[in-house]
Amino acid sequence: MTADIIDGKAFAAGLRNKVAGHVARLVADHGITPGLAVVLVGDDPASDVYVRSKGRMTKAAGMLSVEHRLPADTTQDDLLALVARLNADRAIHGILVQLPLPKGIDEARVLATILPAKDVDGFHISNVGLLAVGQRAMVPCTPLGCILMLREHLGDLSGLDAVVIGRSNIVGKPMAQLLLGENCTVTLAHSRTRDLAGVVRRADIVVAAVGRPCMVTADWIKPGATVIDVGINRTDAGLVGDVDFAGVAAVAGAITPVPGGVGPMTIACLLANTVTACCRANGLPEPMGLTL
Ligand SMILES: NC(=O)C1=CN([C@@H]2O[C@H](COP(=O)(O)OP(=O)(O)OC[C@H]3O[C@@H](n4cnc5c(N)ncnc54)[C@H](OP(=O)(O)O)[C@@H]3O)[C@@H](O)[C@H]2O)C=CC1
Ligand SMILES: Nc1nc(=O)c2c([nH]1)NC[C@@H]1CN(c3ccc(C(=O)N[C@@H](CCC(=O)O)C(=O)O)cc3)C=[N+]21
Repeated sequence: MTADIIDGKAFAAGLRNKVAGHVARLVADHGITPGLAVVLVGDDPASDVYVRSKGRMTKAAGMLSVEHRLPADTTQDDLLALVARLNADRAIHGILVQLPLPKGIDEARVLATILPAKDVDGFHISNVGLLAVGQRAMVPCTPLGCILMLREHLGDLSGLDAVVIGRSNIVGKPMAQLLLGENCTVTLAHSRTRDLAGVVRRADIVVAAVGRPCMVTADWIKPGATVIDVGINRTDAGLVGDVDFAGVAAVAGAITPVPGGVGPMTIACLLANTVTACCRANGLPEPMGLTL
């Protein structure tokens, strides 16, 4: 069997196109331009790449893109003051503070300071809590992108066995919540999971979000399973995911590539969340229907 390749890049381009259409209508009918502010502290080269590409795509969708680049030695108070200014800025509908933050800055404190209504990452505890009780407000972009691809590929996910590897607040945990919301039977695996290979072998859906190159191999995969590779690992062989793509593609029913899978969907969902936040802020109907 050779797996279908789930083309996240193409899917994301379609989503950004829809976003651009909604933005054009907001501008034409209401004179409102959705605005996204991205804050990057320090000069991590990988973060720099994401922030640039977010800015480029935000502008390409017709939205306002504002970048704040702060030096690595920025104090927590200065960062909190910037977030407070963005909270109060009526031209800004979405705020993203790029993670990880330099040591010495309390990440939880910063995330808690972003207004939940502008929290397009979905990391504020009120958005996390709403997701947990099934009242989805702002849904984290990476898991949202994964769900959209899964629905597109599989249709109804009800009753499927899903295994998520990795339990971070930004990917694994919200991914598990969303899969549960889709009526999957969800297992959340992590570094202390016993017999990870055996657990993964039961899954109809595997989501790998670990950060270990090519960890998931073909012998872990039930034939025909759908495999979503969230991992982004820079190696001598280039950018690779957490899944051994060539091996797993011979067994799985469908698989997302790296690059060109989850990554582009994450950015497209960020733009969609910003449009949603903008519509809510202005009492307008939500065109995207993408916060699930
Ligand atoms: N494509 C995209 O848009 C995005 C990609 N990423 C990528 O996804 C990956 C994960 O990111 P993130 O969630 O932030 O990572 P974290 O480092 O925060 O979390 C990694 C998780 O993997 C688990 N883990 C580590 N080693 C093992 C192991 N040997 N077996 C099983 N589980 C293990 C950890 O378990 P424990 O909790 O027990 O320590 C932890 O829960 C990274 O490669 C990152 O670059 C991240 C965000 C967006
Ligand atoms: N507050 C916050 N929100 C985030 O959403 C967030 C973050 N911090 N910190 C870092 C991670 C990582 N992340 C990615 C986004 C896009 C690609 C992406 O577009 N990847 C391309 C390749 C890009 C390349 O070549 O490096 C692809 O997979 O095809 C990857 C990773 C968002 N994150």
